[in-house]
Amino acid sequence: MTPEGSLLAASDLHKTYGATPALDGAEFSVHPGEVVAVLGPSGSGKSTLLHCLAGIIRPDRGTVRYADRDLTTMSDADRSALRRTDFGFVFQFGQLVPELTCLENVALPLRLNGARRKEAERQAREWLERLEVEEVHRQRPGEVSGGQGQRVAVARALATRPRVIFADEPTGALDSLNGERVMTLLTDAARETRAAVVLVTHETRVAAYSDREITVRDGKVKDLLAGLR
Ligand SMILES: Nc1ncnc2c1ncn2[C@@H]1O[C@H](COP(=O)(O)OP(=O)(O)OP(=O)(O)O)[C@@H](O)[C@H]1O
Repeated sequence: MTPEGSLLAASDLHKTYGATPALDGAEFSVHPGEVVAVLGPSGSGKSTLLHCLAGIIRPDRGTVRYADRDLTTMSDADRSALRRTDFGFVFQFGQLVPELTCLENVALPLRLNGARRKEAERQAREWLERLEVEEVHRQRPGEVSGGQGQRVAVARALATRPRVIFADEPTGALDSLNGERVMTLLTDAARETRAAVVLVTHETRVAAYSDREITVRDGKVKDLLAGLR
């Protein structure tokens, strides 16, 4: 059953890679505007959980419900379309398109969703301003610092106003000052737009920006507050 009022919820997720079990009955849910940190030791299944929740991989068993749809039974094409319109992604290394300027990188998802170039670039510029990196709009990702590049990546993830943002170690490649600034900008923008955030991290300092923490261990999820609700 989907927990009351949740936007994205997974139940009894199982995923095995060959003989390696990655998820073993994992449960998860997040509400609109809520930031959930996913903690746990290396290899415990955090990224696999995130990829199942985002419809990037299909679990062997279990369900992932987003709004009123079941991601596990949707076609690959429908899941790709949903990722483009409703989900945003931030990874450890920004994964910006190196040939495009920073402005074009942020405008890209808007263009893919049908916006005209001028309008996409106007909105992209606003997001760059908001993430405090307006000055790099003409530069290519290879010409900016790690912290600037990651802010551009966050701007790109937020530009389509996604309902869920998936962030996998978004500050992993940054020094602590830049990491904290990126987390503040990301979580403030998400709360303001009522986007849910699924934040995979191994740093408690980063998890401190969340509303709730869960821990993945051996492919199972432990919700630290479950007993208190
Ligand atoms: N594509 C894959 N092929 C084979 N095994 C995989 C694959 N992806 C993950 N695994 C295995 O599944 C288990 C869970 O991996 P996962 O990446 O989800 O863990 P994690 O908690 O995100 O780890 P880390 O913190 O190191 O990134 C590990 O044993 C890993 O080796």
